[in-house]
Amino acid sequence: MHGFGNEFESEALEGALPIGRNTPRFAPYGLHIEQLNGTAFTVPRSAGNRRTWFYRIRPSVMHLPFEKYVSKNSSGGPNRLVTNFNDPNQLEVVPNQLRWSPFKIPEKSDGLEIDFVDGMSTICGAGDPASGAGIAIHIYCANSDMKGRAFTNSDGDYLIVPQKGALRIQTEFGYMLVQPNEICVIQRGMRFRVEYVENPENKEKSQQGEGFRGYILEVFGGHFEIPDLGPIGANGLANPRDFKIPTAHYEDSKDCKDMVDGQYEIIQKFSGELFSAKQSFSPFDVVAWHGNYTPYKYNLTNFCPVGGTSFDHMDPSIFTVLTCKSHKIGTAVADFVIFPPRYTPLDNTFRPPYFHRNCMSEFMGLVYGEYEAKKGDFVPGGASLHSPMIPHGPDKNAVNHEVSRDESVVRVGDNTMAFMFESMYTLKTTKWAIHGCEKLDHDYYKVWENIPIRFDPKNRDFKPNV
Ligand SMILES: O=C(O)Cc1cc(O)ccc1O
Ligand SMILES: [Fe+2]
Repeated sequence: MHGFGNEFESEALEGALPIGRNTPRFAPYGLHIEQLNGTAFTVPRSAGNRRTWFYRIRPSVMHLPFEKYVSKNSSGGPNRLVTNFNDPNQLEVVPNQLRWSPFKIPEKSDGLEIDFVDGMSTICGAGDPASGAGIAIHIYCANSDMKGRAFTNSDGDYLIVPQKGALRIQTEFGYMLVQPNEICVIQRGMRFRVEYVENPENKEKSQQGEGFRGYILEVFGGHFEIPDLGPIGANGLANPRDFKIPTAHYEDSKDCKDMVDGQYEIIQKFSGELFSAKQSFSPFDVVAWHGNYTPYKYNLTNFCPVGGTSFDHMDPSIFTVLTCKSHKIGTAVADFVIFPPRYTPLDNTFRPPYFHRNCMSEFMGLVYGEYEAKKGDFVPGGASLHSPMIPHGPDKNAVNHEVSRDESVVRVGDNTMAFMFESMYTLKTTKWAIHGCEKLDHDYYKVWENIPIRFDPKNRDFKPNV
C-alpha cells in the first residue's frame, strides 16, 4: 500500500477485519484482538497519534518469561549493542573527526553464522532510552537469516539503510523487500525477522560477495515524519505516496518451518539490553490489521531534490527525507538526509560542501559510489562522524578539483548515494567503534593537510593559475 501515516487496512483472509468497531466480543474467524500503541493514548490527532489494531491467531502475551540474551557476534565477546550512553565502561569520548573503513562482514567459512540480531554493533549515540531522549547509530554486518526468531525494540524506532545485500523483512504487518538505495523504518514495538537475499535487481548499487551490511539510526523518543516544505510548496522532496506499507500475511505455527524444537524466540531490546523469551508460535500470525502505526519502506530514487538554481551552496537540510523532531523549534532529534544525484547550475560558486563547524552532530555513510566532498577513502560500507563544533569540510582533493573544473552546469552525485544522520545530540562513540572494530582510520586528519593557502593582500581579484 502507498502513503505516509495514512489509516491503512489489510486482511489476508477475506472478512477478517471487523467492520465498524475495533473490539467486538467475537472477532471473525475466532481471532484475538490486540492494539499496538506508538504514541500515548492522549496524543492529539494533529500531533500524530499512532496506533494499530491486530487481529491475530494468538495474543503476543503468550510467552515464557524473558531472560538475558548474550549475542553471538563475530568476536564471541559480550553484546556490542549499546544504548545507554551514560555508561562510561562502554564508551570512549573522542572529539576528533572520525572515519571508518567498511565494517567487516563475518564469513561463514570462519564458522560464524551471524544473523541481523547478532550482527548489530553500536557506533555512537547519546542519551538513554529509559528517559525517551537520545539516539543510537548501529551498523549491522551479517551472513545468515534469522531462524525461528524475531526482534523487537522497546527503546525506539529503527531507520534501516541497507548498504550491501537486500533484506526480506517479515513483520506482523506483512513482508517488505528492502534493497540498497531503499530504506525502511520499523517503529518501536513492532516485531520483525530479517532474511537476506542476493539482490539481482540493482547489482550496481550493492557490492557483490557474501553477507549483508547496513546502517541503523535509532531514535528513542518520537517518530519520523516527512519534513514540512514551507515555500517549496505542496510537492517535492519525499512525496507521501512513495512510502510503501506491507499487506497482511500470516503464518500459522503449523506452517512455520523456522521453529526450533517447537519454540519461537523473541529477542527484545529493552532499556538498552537484550532479552530473550520463548513461545510456542510464530509472532507473525496477524491475519488482518488496520491503523496508522506501521512499518514502511521508501526508495531513495523517488526523492525529488530541490536546490540552488543561481548561486551559493545551499544547506543540506534541503535533502531531508525524514525528520524526528525535538521540542526545540526547527531542531531535530535526528534528520535522515541524502545526497542524491542532481545538477548544480550555480554561478561563481564554490560548489562542494563548505568548510564548517556545526552545532549538530553529523554521522555519514555511503551506500555506493563516491561522496562529492570526499575524493579519498570515504567508501561504501564505511562511515564518518563530525561532532558539534568540530571543523570539517571538503578534503584537499575536492578543493583542488573545484579550482580546476569548468564553469558549466555539473551533474553531482551521479551513481552515488551518500547520506547523513544529523542530530542535535553530541554523540559518544563506543569502545567497539574506537578500538574493537579495527576500522578507524587514524590518518583521517591528513585529508585536510596541505590545503593550498593562497592569501595575497595585493591581489583582491584573486584567481588561481590552473
Ligand atoms: O559535512 C558534510 O559533508 C555534510 C554537508 C554537506 C553540505 O552540502 C553542506 C554542509 C554539510 O555539513
Ligand atoms: Fe558537515
